[in-house]
Amino acid sequence: MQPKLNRLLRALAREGLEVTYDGRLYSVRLLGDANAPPAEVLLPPDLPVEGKAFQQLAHLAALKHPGGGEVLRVRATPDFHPGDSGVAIGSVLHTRGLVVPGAVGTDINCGMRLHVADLSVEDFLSRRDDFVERMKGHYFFGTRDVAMSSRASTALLRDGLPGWLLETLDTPLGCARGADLAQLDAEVDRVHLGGALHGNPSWAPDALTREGVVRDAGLATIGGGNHFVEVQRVEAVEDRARAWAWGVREGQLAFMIHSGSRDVGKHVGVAWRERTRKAWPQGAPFPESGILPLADEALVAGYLEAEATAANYAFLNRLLLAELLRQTLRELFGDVEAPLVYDVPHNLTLPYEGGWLARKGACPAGDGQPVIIPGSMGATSFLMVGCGDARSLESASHGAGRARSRFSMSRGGADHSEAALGLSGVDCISLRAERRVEEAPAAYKPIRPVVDSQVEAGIVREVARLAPLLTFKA
Ligand SMILES: Nc1nc2c(ncn2[C@@H]2O[C@H](COP(=O)(O)OP(=O)(O)OP(=O)(O)O)[C@@H](O)[C@H]2O)c(=O)[nH]1
Ligand SMILES: [Mn+2]
Ligand SMILES: [Mn+2]
Repeated sequence: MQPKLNRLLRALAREGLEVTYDGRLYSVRLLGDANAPPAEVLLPPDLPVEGKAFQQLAHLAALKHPGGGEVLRVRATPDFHPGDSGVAIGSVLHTRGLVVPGAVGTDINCGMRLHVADLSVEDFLSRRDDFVERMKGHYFFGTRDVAMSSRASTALLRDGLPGWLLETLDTPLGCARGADLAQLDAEVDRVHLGGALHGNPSWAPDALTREGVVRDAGLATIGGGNHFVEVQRVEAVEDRARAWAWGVREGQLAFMIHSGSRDVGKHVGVAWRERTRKAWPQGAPFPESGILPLADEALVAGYLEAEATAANYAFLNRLLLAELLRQTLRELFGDVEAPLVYDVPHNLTLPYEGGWLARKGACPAGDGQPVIIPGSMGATSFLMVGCGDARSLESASHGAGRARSRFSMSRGGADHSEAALGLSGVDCISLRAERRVEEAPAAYKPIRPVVDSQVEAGIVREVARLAPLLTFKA
């Protein structure tokens, strides 16, 4: 191990990085930048180390703005890997006096939502084909109706789920018509932050606030790539008391939803990438990484409001994805309830210790909070509880982490056998055949060491394990 590690550290040094490792935590900085705050990565020895991700992290820690503000600390979760836009997935950034739109990216408030249902796997599988056909219609072919009044849409974007619900109680349209609004009302409190941030509809695409009925084709769709809706079985419960309190029991069916703010996040993210670039002080050199912070108070406030607007939309998107699922369960199995366990964002900027915490692909892990860590469509996923660990900036991994790029999975010459891809026994429902390959279990890191390292570090504790039954990927 030792010689291999020394070789690795020397190789990183040749790339301009100063790296130390204590067997668990890497500490990374740009060579010669003694003033940069620490960037730490929790990574057990048996997980791959990616030079590019280390580099992205060190650049994030070295960010400065001529107008002031500072990066206080950077931390990465063990699922971390290089990001396409210059910021590593799994980065958590603590700042004061500046915010970094690129440290959240365009899929604002991408997150994980978990429901459980008292329905046996046998009963469920006996109607698997019916279920799949109906859900394909809803998720892929637009057979659903998710209309809302422009008043509900405006209230949602401004005040989040509670605002949407208030308007929907008066004028239930579309999906909400068949919903148990009292149940939704009770559940909204369980969503992280109550599903509400302070937004402003003027940041959203016009189509969402135009007078009348809003029919948004993107709402309640999963989105491409690694987003998914998965049916799982609660395979084992480790923390019985907590699981019970959260309504989770062994043998139940579970539904895990991974989706974000769709076109609204894109709209906000792209607009603010441009604004942030334009706001960079004239004459000041561009940071080498291309990642630009905002320091001007009014611009920071404007960005956070725009981010919140998209975040509110993402909360509703996940709620409606779940609602369609619930309605279909009722159609097929009668009076089945599928209550919410939790809904948690992993791409978001939130206030933290007098400054801001931007998470990009990291799950909040405050003391007692539910933490949802998916594995892959062929591996265990985990329901955990946060320990509020300050050293990790109260953040856990949001998955196992991609180990191989989509391109490397799908290129010719790669071994595409079911066994090599880890696809044996996997039930993946998608309209695109290549998804099965790009998103195969072999594309992701092993989930066990990712989870164990975070338990050992005192970041999370295990509550329950979930085994995949079938997975929808757009
Ligand atoms: N249970 C389950 N988990 C999955 C599936 N696909 C991906 N995951 C996990 O979900 C985690 C989070 O997904 P993303 O945020 O989209 O993936 P990521 O690791 O950030 O990867 P990129 O964004 O593509 O770089 C991944 O790291 C995987 O561990 C799936 O089909 N089922
Ligand atoms: Mn995500
Ligand atoms: Mn992600």
